[in-house]
Amino acid sequence: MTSPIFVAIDTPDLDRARAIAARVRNHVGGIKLGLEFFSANGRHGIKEMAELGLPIFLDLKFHDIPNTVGKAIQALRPLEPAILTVHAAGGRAMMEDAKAAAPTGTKVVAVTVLTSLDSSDLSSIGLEPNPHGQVERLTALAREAGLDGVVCSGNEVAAAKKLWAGGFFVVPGVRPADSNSGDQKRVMTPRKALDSGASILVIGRPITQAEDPDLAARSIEATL
Ligand SMILES: O=c1ccn([C@@H]2O[C@H](COP(=O)(O)O)[C@@H](O)[C@H]2O)c(=O)[nH]1
Repeated sequence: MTSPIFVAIDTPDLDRARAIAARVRNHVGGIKLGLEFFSANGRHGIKEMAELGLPIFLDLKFHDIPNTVGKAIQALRPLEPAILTVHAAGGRAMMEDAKAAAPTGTKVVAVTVLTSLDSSDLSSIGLEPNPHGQVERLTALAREAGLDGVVCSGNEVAAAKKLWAGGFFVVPGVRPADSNSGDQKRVMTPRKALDSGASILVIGRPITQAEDPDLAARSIEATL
């Protein structure tokens, strides 16, 4: 069975990214590359990482006017990523244009509420303090816009799935029981996140910053 773990390789260093991916490749289902890696290495870096043969999740979290997001995604079409992210807060028209611009085989998923935000952060930006309400509202909007799924924390995934049984649910903020949360505020263990309805688990630092990333990935896999 393919592993539900996508390892988040957040580094500007292409050689380091390649080395980590090569070490963990047998225990993960794909590689997630985000802003840090893309800003340093661009499309060339993504192509290099794709050479490893694992699905690529391109997590650029687009959030702009519909025309700009559509054109940016069109420019990425040759990379054919397995998964691509936009912010649901960009609105329905932006999500529709994002989906229309993406390659047919690419899942476009919308970030609902970042896992680094808690109730007081939400209040501070003028949103209702309970993340559940915001996740549910944006999940319904992403579904209406024709996207493939959403990104939310393990705490909200069951509620989101109730609204969208056929959706694809990406869960970051995943931490093994003994692991440091770092800047993540809404966290859950890998096993519990899967049991709650995650389609895939995004796990970065608990694997990439471990002394032995291969052992860390294997140990997490063993809990699933
Ligand atoms: O709400 C979100 C959306 C995306 N992310 C990304 O996932 C990884 C998590 O890395 P860790 O080291 O496991 O914390 C990272 O690349 C984020 O950009 C997220 O954390 N939360």
